[in-house]
Amino acid sequence: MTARIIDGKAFAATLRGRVAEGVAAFREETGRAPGLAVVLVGADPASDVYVRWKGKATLAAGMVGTEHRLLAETTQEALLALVAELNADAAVDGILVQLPLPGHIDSAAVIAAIDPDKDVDGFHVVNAGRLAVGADGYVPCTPLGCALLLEDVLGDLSGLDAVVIGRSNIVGKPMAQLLIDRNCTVTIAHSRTRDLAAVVRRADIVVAAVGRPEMIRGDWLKPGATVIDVGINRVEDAAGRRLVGDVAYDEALAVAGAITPVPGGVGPMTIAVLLRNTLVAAHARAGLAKPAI
Ligand SMILES: NC(=O)C1=CN([C@@H]2O[C@H](COP(=O)(O)OP(=O)(O)OC[C@H]3O[C@@H](n4cnc5c(N)ncnc54)[C@H](OP(=O)(O)O)[C@@H]3O)[C@@H](O)[C@H]2O)C=CC1
Ligand SMILES: Nc1nc(=O)c2c([nH]1)NC[C@@H]1CN(c3ccc(C(=O)N[C@@H](CCC(=O)O)C(=O)O)cc3)C=[N+]21
Ligand SMILES: [Mg+2]
Repeated sequence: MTARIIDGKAFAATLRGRVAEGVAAFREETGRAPGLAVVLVGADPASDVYVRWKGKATLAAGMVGTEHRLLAETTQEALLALVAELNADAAVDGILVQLPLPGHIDSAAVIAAIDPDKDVDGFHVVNAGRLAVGADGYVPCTPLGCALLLEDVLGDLSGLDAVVIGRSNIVGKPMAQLLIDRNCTVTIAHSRTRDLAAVVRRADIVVAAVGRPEMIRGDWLKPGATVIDVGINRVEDAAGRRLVGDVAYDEALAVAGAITPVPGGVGPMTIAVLLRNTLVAAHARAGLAKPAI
């Protein structure tokens, strides 16, 4: 058996197309374009790539993207002042502060300063709380993108056993919440989990968000399982410099029912959902009904 490869890149392109249609309708209705402000502190080369992609995607969707690049030495005070300015700016619907921030800055304080109604990353405690209690709010882009892929592949997820490996606030925890909401029976694994291979072997759905190259082996998987690989790891070996996921992809292909590749799986979905969240924020701020995407 060889697994179906889940084409996140194609799915994301379709989603971006729907967002672009929604943006055109929004512009018609309000006479302005949705605005996304991206803040990058320091010159981390990996972050730089994502920020540039976000800029291109915003433009292609018909939105207004603004980039705020600050020096690595920027003080927390200066960063908070910029966030306050963006909160007050009527042309800005969404604010994204690229993480990680330099060590001298308290990330939690910066995220807390973002207006929850402009928090298109869904990182603010208010949005985390809304997700936890099932209220309407902004859901972190990566796990929402994973949920959309899972529903596309599997349809109704009710009753399926899901294992999420990783418990970060931006991927693992919200992912588990979204799976619970879709009636999965969810296990959250992490670095203290005993016998991870046995835990993974029970799962119909495996979401790997660990940050360890190819840690999840093919023989850990239940045959036919659906595997969502969130990991993005830069490695250098005999095959050269490349990106690999948290799952040993070639091994998993022979066992899984379906799997996301890295690159071309979850990553493009993250950016498409970010645009979707920004469109939703623009509608809410303009007092319009939530768009159906
Ligand atoms: N595709 C995309 O759009 C995105 C990709 N990513 C990628 O996803 C991955 C995870 O990101 P993020 O959630 O931010 O990472 P974090 O480092 O915040 O969290 C990693 C999690 O993995 C767990 N973990 C670490 N080692 C092991 C182990 N040996 N066995 C089991 N669990 C382990 C940690 O456990 P503990 O809590 O016990 O320390 C932690 O909960 C990274 O590769 C990142 O680059 C992230 C965001 C977006
Ligand atoms: N506030 C904040 N919000 C984020 O959403 C956020 C962040 N900070 N910090 C960094 C992580 C990482 N992240 C990615 C987005 C897209 C790809 C992506 O499109 N990846 C391509 C490949 C990219 C490449 O070739 O390097 C793919 O997987 O196909 C990857 C990673 C968002 N993040
Ligand atoms: Mg810090």
